[in-house]
Amino acid sequence: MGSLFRASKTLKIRKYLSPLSSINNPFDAFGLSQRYCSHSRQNSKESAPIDLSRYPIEKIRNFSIIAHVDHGKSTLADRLLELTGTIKRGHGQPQYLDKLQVERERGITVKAQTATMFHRHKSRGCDEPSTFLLNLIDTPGHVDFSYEVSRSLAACQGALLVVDAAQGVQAQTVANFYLAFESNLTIIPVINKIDQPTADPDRVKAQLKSMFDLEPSDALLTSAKTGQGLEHVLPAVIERIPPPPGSSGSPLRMLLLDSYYDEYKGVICHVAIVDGALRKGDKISSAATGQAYEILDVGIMHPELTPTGVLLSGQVGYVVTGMRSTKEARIGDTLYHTRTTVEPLPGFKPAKHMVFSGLYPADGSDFEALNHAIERLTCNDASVSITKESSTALGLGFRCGFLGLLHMDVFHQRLEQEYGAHVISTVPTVPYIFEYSDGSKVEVQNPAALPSNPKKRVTACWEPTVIATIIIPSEYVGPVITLCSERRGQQLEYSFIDSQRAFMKYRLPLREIVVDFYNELKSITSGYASFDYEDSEYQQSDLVKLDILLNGQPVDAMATIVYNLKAQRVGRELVDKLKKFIDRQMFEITIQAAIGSKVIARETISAMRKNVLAKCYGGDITRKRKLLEKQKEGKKRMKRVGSVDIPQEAFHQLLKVS
Ligand SMILES: Nc1nc2c(ncn2[C@@H]2O[C@H](COP(=O)(O)OP(=O)(O)OP(=O)(O)O)[C@@H](O)[C@H]2O)c(=O)[nH]1
Repeated sequence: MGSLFRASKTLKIRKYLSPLSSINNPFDAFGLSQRYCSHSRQNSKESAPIDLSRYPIEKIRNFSIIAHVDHGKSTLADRLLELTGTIKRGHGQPQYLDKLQVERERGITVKAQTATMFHRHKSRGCDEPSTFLLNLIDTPGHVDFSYEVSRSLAACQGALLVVDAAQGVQAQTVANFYLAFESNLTIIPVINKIDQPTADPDRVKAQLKSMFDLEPSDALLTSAKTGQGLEHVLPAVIERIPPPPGSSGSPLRMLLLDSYYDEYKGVICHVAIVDGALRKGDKISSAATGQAYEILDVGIMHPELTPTGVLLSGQVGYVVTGMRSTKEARIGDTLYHTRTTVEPLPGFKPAKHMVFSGLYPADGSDFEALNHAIERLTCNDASVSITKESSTALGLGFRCGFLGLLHMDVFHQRLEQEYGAHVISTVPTVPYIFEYSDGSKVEVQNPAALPSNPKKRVTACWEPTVIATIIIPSEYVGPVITLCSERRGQQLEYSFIDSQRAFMKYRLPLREIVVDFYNELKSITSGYASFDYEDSEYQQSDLVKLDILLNGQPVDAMATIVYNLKAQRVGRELVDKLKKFIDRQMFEITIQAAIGSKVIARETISAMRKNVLAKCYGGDITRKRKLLEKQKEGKKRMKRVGSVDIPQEAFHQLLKVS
């Protein structure tokens, strides 16, 4: 089975493996690859399996690469893997060739990648160099996937904090720094892209000192593109990052980091061995479910699955246990030897769903096909929540919870591109809390679930907020403050990173940023703003349910919950958008936005008789047939509410109204 994340993982790893010999290898110029490759040559396919007992805990380093989006994490990871001979040299720049369409189009990484490498290093005070086992975890940069970052960090003792030498510290640099700092990781600042003409490493060093108290002399200067400075990265990892804690003599405790489904092997779990040792054939149990399994295969990602028969304390690798579904593999679970008693590890906070949306088949009869596609796609993505729901307008469908809007978009795109599913998604909503007159409180993930006249029963409502970090060149401060106040933001902090860049923190209602905030922010700052957010508490708010009615009939899938003072504007925008995208039909259509029984906006589409065959003048029967087919295909994508046909595009357009 494939899935959003599984496939990206496979392709990312294929990316590591694909030799494109025509590309220049930056390391050849420095002779680095010859000097630093250590183990992999010895462990080519023909050689004996890797003997992990040669790597006691003091010879292991687990580290992550964290950065703002596009500062060069994946490129640096590739280079380190090349440098250690873990992947073939010279596969070079066209890294998007092997990626999924969705990743190519968006140029993003959505899933943390793990790879084990081996590196020879002469430690201070030692006469002879020795080989170290290094586990590198590359992480996604986009804010929606910071859950992935925090999970990856749980298996690490250190992190390379990569900062673009020209762009300097950005919003996700700040967010990722604090994730690593709070996890007590050793942080090695890496100022990357020093080959760029606009690079200003000294300015970035000063920013790192003023914002994070990182010593300028500790920063490594690199270009993942030209190879400059890369020879200092792995020695710094070995010298500065401590080996993992844990004891090989204690009973086994391993942390389940991630899982995905492989068609041939079944569920593959990524694990970190915190204590003890694990061998093929061992019987293990899950602390979360109590379920017992046998270890059918165990090994490391080097960077493909490489069986080793054993994993020892401090090591990160994979296990195959015969689990039939990834639902059995609870991320953050502690696995231990059956018949031993251990204290479960702290695990992770469950993924928090920030945005909910309904997903419906564009053609109602396709429910089973959509069900199948969603099942396959979610098989490996523990971060999407799915429950079945039904709508009067759209029939049977699903309510899905996502980590953010990008996560939602990627999911839709994958459903369409990979499973050919045509879906209609409803306006994204955030989880509001409503209190009713009987004192009960409910979390509302679907606006349609609220009674249309909420004032009658609702006594109070709360909405989720986020703490947003925004970094911008100083000249854009004014427009950004205006945008944030329009979005009901409350300024918490305003300072300057250096003479050119301002740093702001705002509390904003989540509802205000899920739709179009980032695009707007980019557009008013000519693309220079960087933005990140973390979820915060709920705040009491004045919210109302806004209904959309077509010819007097409410369309449940178009209902939305809005801030009362904005209801008038949102209602007007929704009605205008619908007027634009609903075709004229053989009768007049009225479109209304209403709060309870009060209509706040209204438009009419006048009647028109549309006859597709009228376009055919002669008796060309094939042309007639083609047109009829096209019309039928178009109809399939329509939803009928009462007698009104609504094209899919109308639903898509509603997503953009904030
Ligand atoms: N000039 C220059 N470009 C670089 C360097 N390192 C990376 N790049 C380019 O910067 C762009 C982003 O690099 P990635 O490695 O994909 O960045 P990332 O941080 O992994 O991005 P996400 O995974 O999407 O968060 C790519 O076009 C790289 O080729 C460098 O040292 N110098």
